Amino acid sequence: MPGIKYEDFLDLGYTPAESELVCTFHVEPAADMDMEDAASRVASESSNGTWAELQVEGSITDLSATTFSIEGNEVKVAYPDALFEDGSMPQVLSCIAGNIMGMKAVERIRLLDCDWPEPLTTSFPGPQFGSGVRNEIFDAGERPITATVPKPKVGLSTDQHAQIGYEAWVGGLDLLKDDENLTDQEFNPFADRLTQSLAMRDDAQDETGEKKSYLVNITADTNTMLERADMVAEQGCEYVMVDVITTGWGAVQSVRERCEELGLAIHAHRAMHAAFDRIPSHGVSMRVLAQIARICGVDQLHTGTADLGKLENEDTVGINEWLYSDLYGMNDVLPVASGGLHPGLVAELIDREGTNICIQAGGGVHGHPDGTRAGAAALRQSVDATVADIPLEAYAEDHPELKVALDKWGTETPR
Ligand SMILES: O=C(O)[C@H](O)COP(=O)(O)O
Ligand SMILES: [Mg+2]
Repeated sequence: MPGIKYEDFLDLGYTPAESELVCTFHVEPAADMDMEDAASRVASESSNGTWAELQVEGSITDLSATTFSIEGNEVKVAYPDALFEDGSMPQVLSCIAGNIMGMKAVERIRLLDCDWPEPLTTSFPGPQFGSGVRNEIFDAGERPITATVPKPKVGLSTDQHAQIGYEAWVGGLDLLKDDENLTDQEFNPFADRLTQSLAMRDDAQDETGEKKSYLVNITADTNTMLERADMVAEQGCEYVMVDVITTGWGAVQSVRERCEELGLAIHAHRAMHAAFDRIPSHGVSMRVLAQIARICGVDQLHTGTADLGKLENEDTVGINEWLYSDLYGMNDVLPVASGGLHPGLVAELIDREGTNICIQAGGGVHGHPDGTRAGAAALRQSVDATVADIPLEAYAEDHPELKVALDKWGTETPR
């Protein structure tokens, strides 16, 4: 009997069913291959085909993906729901971003976008709080929430780190954030940092009358992360932070499950995303990584600074819009703008991204000439001014911390 071959995965007259996952790829075929061949191999290798014509008894085509559109280098592939294990992001990615990324049939391939169908999407929990953190955890009203990461990113002792947190909270910021590579090193052990920072947090809350919280980085192997999440909840913190790309999505899913029991929100740092998304013609777009993060259930996610900060960013505004969009009733995600921000950039940032965000600055707070407390005050003042529709320069006239920050950094993008 005839076997299943890669050409069977191409049908340009096909209309995907509503239950199918539709993926859009940028495909550059190998030099010796035409586009239709390459595009059908993408559908084949990412579902249930391989390079050889298979001589297998019975039909397995009900699990096959179909390339149904080719426009220039843009290829659309539909995947049947039965191909996927419900609630397993690693399995989904082993299909749609697996072997095909290294297949010799393509010179370059990038997963650009996904159209997530209801059955697969709702087999995941999604965020527990999403952008609701702004008013469920804090009382931020219409303003963005604010955060700072102590710098240097590693090397501060526990005492120094907690003291910087205190200065930042009292200066006016909502959140202290660990840096992505600070976890449980000898110079600043996790358990001590958690306890001391929360003690400082309590003092800062008493002094300011405002709610404060701490994004403590629990990143590690999965079991250790779960133990750390338990400690965080026991000690009365509201959040855990996870480096979601370096830990992997299976681990994120386990943390999400535990955080449901513990009532903790998840702050997702995206360190290493650029290994997937920086080369525009290859890899997995940040847009898709953000979709995965929402579906797996993080509450806050770094999505860039709409080109205002120090890091290369891909379509922050479009990604944020997707994170807020309707998705079968699933909660949204609060976008975090971070990487090279300072008070002088806040008005333009809010103009580009809106107020339903978290604004995070490290160097732009601790590099303030008068220190962390003044830097925190300046960042908060820049937010308050912008939300009240007052130009930063005008607000700075009677807010000296903001004035000093504007004199130092102006409205320049750093490098
Ligand atoms: O983890 C982050 O988001 C960065 O460390 C931000 O640091 P920066 O504000 O100093 O660029
Ligand atoms: Mg960092």
